[in-house]
Amino acid sequence: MTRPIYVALDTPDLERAKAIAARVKNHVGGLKLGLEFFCANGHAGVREMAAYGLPIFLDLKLHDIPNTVAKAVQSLSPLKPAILTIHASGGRAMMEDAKAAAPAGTKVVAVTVLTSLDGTDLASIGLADDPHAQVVRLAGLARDAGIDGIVCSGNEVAAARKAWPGGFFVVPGVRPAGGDIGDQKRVMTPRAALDAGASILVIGRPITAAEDSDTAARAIEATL
Ligand SMILES: O=c1ccn([C@@H]2O[C@H](COP(=O)(O)O)[C@@H](O)[C@H]2O)c(=O)[nH]1
Repeated sequence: MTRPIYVALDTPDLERAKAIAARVKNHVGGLKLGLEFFCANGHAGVREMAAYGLPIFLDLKLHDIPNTVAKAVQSLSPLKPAILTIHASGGRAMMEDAKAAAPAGTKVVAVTVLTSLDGTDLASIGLADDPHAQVVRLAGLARDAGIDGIVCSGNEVAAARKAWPGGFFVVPGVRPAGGDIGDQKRVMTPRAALDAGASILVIGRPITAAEDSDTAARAIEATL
């Protein structure tokens, strides 16, 4: 069975990331390593985490001019991540060039609107104050650029999937019912996000900040 949960190992501490991975590896489908982990541990750290035998999701959210992003993707290629993120707001050419530079087997997915932002935040950066419309717009751009999918919240995934039935939909901002949302603003429960059309769920603190990450991962898995 393919497990839908990718655990976000947001720590600069390699030993801590390894300890959590060892605890939860039988209840998750993959390990997500982001900027906090990568800036501290680089390629060598990613290779150590790959030794757990789970797919690696490199969530580096690349966002720059097309040439720079393509060269960064080339530099990451030896790691052969299962999933790699870029930002959809970098534009179509950037997404096309990122996909062209990625190794076969790596899904390139584009972040649409960060799940930590709401309508007020979008308005403050000069966008229409409607995350839903912005996600659907960027999903269409990502689809047309030929990449593999997008990152969005559970609130938008059904509409985005309608616009792109064959897309791969990564959903963070996932919280068990009643869980602390922290800095996230657009959240959904794991079950509801899967029902809405998520391909995979990204879950960090509800597992990693729990007293026992293994028990927390099992409890979330039991709701799916
Ligand atoms: O829009 C986005 C894109 C990426 N993320 C990442 O997902 C995890 C979520 O962690 P939690 O502790 O479950 O909140 C984190 O690594 C983010 O960088 C996101 O939250 N929203």
